[in-house]
Amino acid sequence: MTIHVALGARSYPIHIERGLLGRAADHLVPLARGRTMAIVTDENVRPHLDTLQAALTAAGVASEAIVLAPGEATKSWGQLETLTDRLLDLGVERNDHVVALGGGVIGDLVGFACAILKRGCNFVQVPTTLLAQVDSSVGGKTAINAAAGKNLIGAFHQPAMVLIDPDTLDTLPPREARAGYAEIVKYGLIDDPEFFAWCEANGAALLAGDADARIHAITHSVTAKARIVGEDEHETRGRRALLNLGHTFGHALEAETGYSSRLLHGEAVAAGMALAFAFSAEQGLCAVEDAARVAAHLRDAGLPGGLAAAGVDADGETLVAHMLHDKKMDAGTLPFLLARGIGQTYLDRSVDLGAVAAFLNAARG
Ligand SMILES: NC(=O)c1ccc[n+]([C@@H]2O[C@H](COP(=O)([O-])OP(=O)(O)OC[C@H]3O[C@@H](n4cnc5c(N)ncnc54)[C@H](O)[C@@H]3O)[C@@H](O)[C@H]2O)c1
Ligand SMILES: O=C(O)C(=O)C[C@@H](O)[C@H](O)[C@H](O)COP(=O)(O)O
Ligand SMILES: [Zn+2]
Repeated sequence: MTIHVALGARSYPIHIERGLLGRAADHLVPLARGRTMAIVTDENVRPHLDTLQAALTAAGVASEAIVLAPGEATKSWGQLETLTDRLLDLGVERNDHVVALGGGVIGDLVGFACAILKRGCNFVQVPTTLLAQVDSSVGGKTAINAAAGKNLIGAFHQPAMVLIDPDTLDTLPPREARAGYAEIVKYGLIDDPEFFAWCEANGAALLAGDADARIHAITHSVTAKARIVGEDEHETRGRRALLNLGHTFGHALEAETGYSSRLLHGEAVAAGMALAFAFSAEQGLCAVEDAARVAAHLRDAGLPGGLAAAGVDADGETLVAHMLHDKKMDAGTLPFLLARGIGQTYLDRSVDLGAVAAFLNAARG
């Protein structure tokens, strides 16, 4: 199955197919143009690197692997410098295609490196986590983290192609799969209540590795993301911001836990979405029952359904201070993703940050 991201000259295909990694050369040989391909990955992805390199070798394409340390800390200035130096050593040219093989950390870092290397070279996303297959490999948001906050240094730089092999998820640790699942649930909560109901009915099977459920969730998520990105590539029209549901809270939680493995991005987003719904309910915008249903489903999926479950014990004022670095800040105000119900997320420009801090203090329990 192939889904297209329609962005004029920057349009690209997303190929989704079981076993695709072993057949990736079918798509990559034309992009290699007889040159050595650089593949950037992390240590945990080595088995899939072997599969990809064997496929390229069999097709007569030479490749060089750059293997980085796993984890959120890799989205840093230091690793960006290491990576760009290695790519320059390899002689990567603007018309070459660098392959990002891994999760969202590799995709975001490699994408940003390619956005700035020689003022921009091509890259291909080959996502190997559930989160990257349903979200981060599509849409061209690339970034590293700064001391002040999450993804604050980055660029919009679209990949030339996305190759999704759901079978690579067979080696993914269950906790990482659950974290990716949070971004799947997000699409239902934004504007698709039927898909949220599908998640309630099929989430457990998906997380248990059911192949049909996986393909359905990946295809549905990527189709939704491709549509939204096609409508609002640079997040200037109020559409793409919807993909940020749960992220203003979530990024504050990640900052508070130091971008450590204590709280994964998807876990922070899960807690953030539960908080966005709970705050919406507290403000009388959405039914209390809807907020409870969201939190219950996240908890059933093994994700944090609130502040305490996320293991964060900061006061509301501290968390709001992190939020002031949010990239949605506009003339000193912070537009918030709130909800009128499940599948009815909207951007609210009138949220009082004092009320958010008070809500968070109460949510500490
Ligand atoms: N650009 C975007 O639109 C976007 C969207 C969502 C999230 N993100 C970013 O993505 C990052 C999170 O991505 P993630 O959840 O993929 O984390 P990740 O890249 O850290 O991967 C999670 C873990 O799984 C390991 N791994 C990857 N593939 C594996 C496999 N097939 N088998 C076994 N282990 C494997 C990795 O080594 C890592 O330890 C965050 O930095 C977040 O900000 C970006
Ligand atoms: O693609 C988008 O747009 C998103 O917001 C997807 C998010 O899941 C992702 O975490 C993104 O990196 C957050 O964007 P940011 O602009 O808040 O850093
Ligand atoms: Zn996210």
